Parts: sequence; structure tokens; C-alpha cells
Amino acid sequence: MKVYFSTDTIPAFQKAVVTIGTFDGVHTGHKSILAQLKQEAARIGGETVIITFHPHPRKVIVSGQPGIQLINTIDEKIELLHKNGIDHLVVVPFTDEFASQSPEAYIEQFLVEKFHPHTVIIGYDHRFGKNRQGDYKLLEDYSARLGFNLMEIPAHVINDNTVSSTRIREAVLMGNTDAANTLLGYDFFFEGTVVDGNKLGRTLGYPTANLRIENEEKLIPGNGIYAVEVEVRNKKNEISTRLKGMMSIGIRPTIGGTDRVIEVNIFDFNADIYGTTLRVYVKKYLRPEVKFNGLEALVEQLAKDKEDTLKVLGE
Ligand SMILES: Cc1cc2nc3c(=O)[nH]c(=O)nc-3n(C[C@H](O)[C@H](O)[C@H](O)COP(=O)(O)O)c2cc1C
Ligand SMILES: Nc1ncnc2c1ncn2[C@@H]1O[C@H](COP(=O)(O)OP(=O)(O)O)[C@@H](O)[C@H]1O
Repeated sequence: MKVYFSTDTIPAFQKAVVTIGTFDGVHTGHKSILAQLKQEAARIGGETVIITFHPHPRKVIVSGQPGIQLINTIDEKIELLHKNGIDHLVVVPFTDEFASQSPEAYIEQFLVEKFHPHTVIIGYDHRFGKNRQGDYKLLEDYSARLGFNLMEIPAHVINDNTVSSTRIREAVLMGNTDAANTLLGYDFFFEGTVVDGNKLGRTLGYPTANLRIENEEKLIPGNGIYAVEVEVRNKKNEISTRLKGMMSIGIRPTIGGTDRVIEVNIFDFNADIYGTTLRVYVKKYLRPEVKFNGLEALVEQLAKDKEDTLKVLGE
């Protein structure tokens, strides 16, 4: 899959079969859109093209939700779409200027002039142009006039996808990992940089890599204790195999903490990994965070969490 970050750098596509969307999560529901795209491209001997926007349109449009958390960062989305066998991904910078063009300019100067689509595959609810005034009907009028095919994504697919994205976000936040991972079709993951903590973990026998999340838009699971798998990504961008571990997200009431921290104890592992990036695959929610009566009780529980994690992940 070739990725372009500007419409200025895209080549002349051969019979482009284009879809437009945010694809947050690249979840199982999105796959049916991608299947439709690939099927149509194969039928006419064309290339598959996805147009997506970054930052997320809801971040840019003032009346939107500036605090919205996304299932995927743009890099993750690229990685996931890559695995789905798409030919071209165009990440269009979603600026105020882009958002304020008229629906007619969007079709003529953006969609048609830049992409020369053979076919556009879109949902009935797709909106575009200033104040989201452009709709399917307008695209239909233009398609006849400007000579591209328009295909509708079945309404039930569009509706199911909206429901899925919302349910995935809720499930991740509620610690409902089974539901989230089933809807996603892969294990929910996030990345963080290993930073200094209180240096208490090692004295308890459970050193924990404390994670700082660099992307503030990224959705992070709700507080609780989880079975996880992690990849250590060093500064040379070498990636370890998936290691087993257990994660705590919370304020650590036992030691009188107040700030929310994300920390991972990796099993059968002993290395200084400060400054590296960990990718954490969230496998299973184990229990809520508890205020223990002292460190001894906490350590006892940590031993039990480790047992439970190994049961979940398979020893
Ligand atoms: C798997 C796991 C479960 C934990 N559960 C709790 C908990 O229920 N309550 C709590 O107060 N702290 C909990 N902690 C956090 C510990 O208090 C923390 O690891 C310890 O304070 C070490 O912190 P440090 O890495 O900053 O040195 C847990 C940590 C891990 C790794
Ligand atoms: N098995 C392990 N799991 C997690 N971190 C480990 C492990 N072994 C060594 N480390 C290192 O030790 C650090 C965690 O030790 P800890 O005493 O909890 O310190 P801190 O409070 O700074 O996190 C990690 O950041 C990592 O560099």
C-alpha cells in the first residue's frame, strides 16, 4: 500500500475505485467496506484508493468534540489498512480551509480533479463541504455529469459500523476487553514511552515500566488490572517478540497515589528499558484496582494476578 500525505504528491491512478472515511479502529465492520472496494476494483481492473483525513474532522470543526478519543492514531490506522491489501491511502490534511470549501468545490476540485475516480463508493450518510452541506444526492447529480460511477455502501453496513465504533470505545473504557477485541477483530493496543516511576516496584519484586502516552487523542482503557502482551520497541526501532505481562491502570490507592498511572510488569524479563516505546496489547481485564492494607497484601495480590494472567494467556 502506498501512502500519500498530500494530494499534491499522488500519481495518476488507473481506474481508481475510491472510498472516503475515517475508518477509526479499522474494525471487522470496516472490512466489509474494504471488501466491497476490492471486489469492485478487481471487477473493473482498477486500483483501490482510500481517502482519509487527519486530524480527525471532529477535531477541526469548532462545533465538534475537541476531546474525542480515537481507537487508532494515524500511524496505527496506516499499519492496519496496510494489512488489508489496499493499493493507495491518501491522508488529506483536514484544515479549516479544506473544511470551508463548498460542496461543489469539494467534488470538482478535490475529488474529481485530484483523483479522477472511475468509481466512488460511499455511504448514504456521507457529508462533505462547508457545514457538511454536501450529501449523497449532490454526488449523484455530479457523477452523471462528470462521468464517474457512484456506488452506495449498504445502509446496514454504515449503521452497524457507527454502532461498532461506539461500542468499541465504550468497551475499552469499561474494561470489557472481550467485546472490544471481538468487534475489532484484533487485540486493542496502545503505545507509551517508558518513564521514571517511584522506584518502588523493584523493591516489591515486581518492577513496573511506567508509560507516558504521547498521543493525547489515543483511547486508553479504563482503570483496572489487565493481562497483556507487550512488544519492546527500542530506539533503533527493533521490535521484541511479544512478551507476557500484567498491567495496572489507576491511581494506586495503596501507596496514596492521586495521579493516574499506566504500568506494566513484564514476566521473565530483566532489562533497563527507560526511554523505549512499549506497545501493549490488552488481552483481558482481570479486576478493579483495590486499596490494600499495606504493601504485603498488595504483593500477595500481585502474585495472584500473575497466576491469573498466565492462565488467561496460556503458560
Ligand atoms: C498487576 C498490577 C496490579 C496492581 N494492583 C494494584 C492495586 O490493586 N492497588 C494499588 O494501589 N496498586 C496496585 N498496583 C500498583 C503498585 O502499587 C505499583 O506497581 C507500585 O506502587 C510500584 O510503583 P513504581 O513503578 O512507581 O515504583 C498494581 C501494579 C501491578 C503491576
Ligand atoms: N520485568 C520487568 N518489567 C518491567 N520493567 C522492568 C522489568 N525488569 C526491569 N525493568 C526496568 O525497571 C523499571 C521499573 O522498575 P521500578 O522499580 O518499578 O521503577 P519505576 O518506579 O521507575 O518504574 C522499568 O522502567 C524497566 O526499565
